[in-house]
Amino acid sequence: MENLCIAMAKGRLAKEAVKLFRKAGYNLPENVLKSRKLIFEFAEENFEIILVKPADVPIYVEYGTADLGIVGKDTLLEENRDLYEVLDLKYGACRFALAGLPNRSETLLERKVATKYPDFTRRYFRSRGEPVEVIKLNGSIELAPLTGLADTILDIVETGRTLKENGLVVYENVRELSARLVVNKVSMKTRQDEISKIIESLDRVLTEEENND
Ligand SMILES: Nc1ncnc2c1ncn2[C@@H]1O[C@H](COP(=O)(O)OP(=O)(O)OP(=O)(O)O)[C@@H](O)[C@H]1O
Ligand SMILES: O=P(O)(O)OC[C@H]1O[C@H](OP(=O)(O)OP(=O)(O)O)[C@H](O)[C@@H]1O
Repeated sequence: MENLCIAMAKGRLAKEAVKLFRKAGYNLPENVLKSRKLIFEFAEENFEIILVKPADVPIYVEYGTADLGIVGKDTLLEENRDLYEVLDLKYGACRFALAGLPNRSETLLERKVATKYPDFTRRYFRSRGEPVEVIKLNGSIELAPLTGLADTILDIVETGRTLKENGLVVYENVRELSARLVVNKVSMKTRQDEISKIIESLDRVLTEEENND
């Protein structure tokens, strides 16, 4: 049978993902992430891992090119794709927050909100019935209130260090985030046994870790 394909977000979340699979008994070499290769086959386990940009993970999984994916909840909320989210992997913990300069103006008729997550931001403010103009940026979001591009940002906060070092404050915590395991809807039916085996083995590691805390 064809290998099961797992799309892993490159970057910040990848190291923990590899660690998790190793703990779950899958024989991934520790140095997987040191090479420039993008596809890794694990013949014994009958699966392969592809390394993709975080925002592309939900796309590969929705189309079924990848059967499973590992990606941050922030990316899932922004991409809003048709797939199953089956496990909270707990690592990559951070949050979405609204932030800006101290002394937030309450009298603005329409806020300008800069973010890397424009779709989520629009939905968030729409659900609150607040009119905002959303400005999509690709990084260094904290610059927006400092330069006057926007009055508010919706961004990831982990330690709070970036906000602090730029003189910004949290206006509001929006929601908690962490890495998730996602599954293609068709694969969940057609390759249920193999996928359940992976979910169960990862879940076992997570439960063990929780019990050790
Ligand atoms: N402090 C943090 N800042 C940003 N992302 C974090 C942080 N802590 C955990 N994460 C998680 O890591 C993911 C981002 O990983 P990474 O920084 O490698 O990608 P990226 O730089 O956003 O993507 P791209 O390479 O496409 O720009 C986020 O989607 C989030 O789930
Ligand atoms: O609360 P902290 O621990 O400081 O982490 C949060 C910061 O990290 C991320 O930026 P990233 O490093 O991904 O850089 P970017 O500006 O290129 O998105 C995020 O966008 C915040 O700026």
